[in-house]
Amino acid sequence: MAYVAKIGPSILNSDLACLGHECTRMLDCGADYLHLDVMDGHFVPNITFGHPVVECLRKNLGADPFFDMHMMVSRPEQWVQPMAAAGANQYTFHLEATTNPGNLIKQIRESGMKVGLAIKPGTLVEELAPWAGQVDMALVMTVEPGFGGQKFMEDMMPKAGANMIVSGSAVMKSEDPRSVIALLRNVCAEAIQKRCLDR
Ligand SMILES: O=C(CO)[C@H](O)[C@H](O)COP(=O)(O)O
Repeated sequence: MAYVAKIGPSILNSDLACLGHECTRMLDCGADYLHLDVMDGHFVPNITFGHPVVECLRKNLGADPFFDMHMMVSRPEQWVQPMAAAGANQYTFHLEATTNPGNLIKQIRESGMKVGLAIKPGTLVEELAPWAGQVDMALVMTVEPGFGGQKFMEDMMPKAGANMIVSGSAVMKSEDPRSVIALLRNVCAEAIQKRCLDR
């Protein structure tokens, strides 16, 4: 049995003036997917980019790379169709940002994207449970959403095991991103294996 962890670099702390190049650099260094942070200045005190940039990235990078859109926005319902049309593969919204997660999950599925469900550090992991059977990925945040390069909140570790890892600055700012990605993948795969064998 293979124990696999996927690594998705966050582009937040990359050179955003060269975003296409930065994404290609990560994929060439072994990234399994790209974690694209969308911020609207309301849900978080920061602004990044929206679906027009995603459309350009899709044209630039081709059909293959998997785009996971981390939607740190206050009205996630609003951007489902535009993100699907722009070429996003997965739409990860925040549980805290909607009053009707079930409806939003349905909307995302109907648009043809996979569904990700994120929680902020202050949200109990138990709140994910009712939706666990309906989503493709749960994102347990280990920093407050809004900025890259923050200190990792170790007290989030008991919340979940993980088989998809988002890392931004550590990968992007490394002189050897390939080794960092490989290290993250190996450490996580070993931890998953140990956890499975301990059960
Ligand atoms: O969601 C995010 C911030 O809201 C980032 O994607 C996440 O923090 C990863 O970046 P870094 O490793 O630089 O902290």
